[in-house]
Amino acid sequence: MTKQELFEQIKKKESFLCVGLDTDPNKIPAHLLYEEDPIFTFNKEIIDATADLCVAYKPNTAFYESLGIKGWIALGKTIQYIKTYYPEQFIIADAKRGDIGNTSAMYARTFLDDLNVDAVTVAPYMGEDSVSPFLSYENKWVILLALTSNKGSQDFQLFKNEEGQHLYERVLEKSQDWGNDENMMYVVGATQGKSFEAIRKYVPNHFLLVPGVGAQGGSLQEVCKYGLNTQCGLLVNSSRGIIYADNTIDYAEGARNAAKTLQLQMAKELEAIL
Ligand SMILES: O=c1ccn([C@@H]2O[C@H](COP(=O)(O)O)[C@@H](O)[C@H]2O)c(=O)[nH]1
Repeated sequence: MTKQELFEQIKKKESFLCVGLDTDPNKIPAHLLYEEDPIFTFNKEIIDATADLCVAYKPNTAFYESLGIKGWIALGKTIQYIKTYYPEQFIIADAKRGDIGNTSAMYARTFLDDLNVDAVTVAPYMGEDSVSPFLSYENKWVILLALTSNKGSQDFQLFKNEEGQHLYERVLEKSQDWGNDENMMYVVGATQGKSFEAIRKYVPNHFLLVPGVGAQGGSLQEVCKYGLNTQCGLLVNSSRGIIYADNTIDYAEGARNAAKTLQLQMAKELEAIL
């Protein structure tokens, strides 16, 4: 999917919501455990209930990989389901990969060719040759970790060099030699509030994938105040806050209500740029 196509979806749906499919067998309603593939059944219901309110889905691959072969099958079926019934959706494999070049090439093939998602999250720590294999796929995206939502982001990402530049700022700056705003996005946590102002100085036109609203307490309003650009430039993710909003038999309706609440707030924020 191109940047313009993503922006068209955002305008059409008045939403820049990404629903996180972090599906944990210990958290889904108990009656589903009798299904042949409980994870896929859960995801399918969540997707059907939210697809008109969001522009992206982000399965975090850890939740699937931890289940072995059954998890990979559920992940593959989930991606295929979205692509078949909701082809307008942007699909992100949140896998946080990155290794020496030939290994990264295999990760890239796994996610961007075999699973055929639109984007994969990549850790920048190993540098250019670990990221570039992911950039060789047409109309696909790398989403590079920049300033993450967790407390540990302070350990390395906020380290300052002698010129006073944070390590995450160096990531934003240097990675622009590798890709551009048509094939690269950055992860910035919603919990990082005002830092979006500094980030936009480095990457005014790039899309940012923003996890951390909902369960992690980040503020959508603050993210929008400092992070919105003329083409929206934000995909805001919520996982637990949506998919586990209700753990009864009515879980899909609960997820829809939680997604609708965020979508309405997003529609308001978009008024400033549309
Ligand atoms: O900085 C980061 C990078 C990735 N994540 C991932 O996003 C979701 C957030 O889930 P919630 O339930 O909405 O908190 C999850 O998959 C994380 O691994 C992040 O939170 N922060």
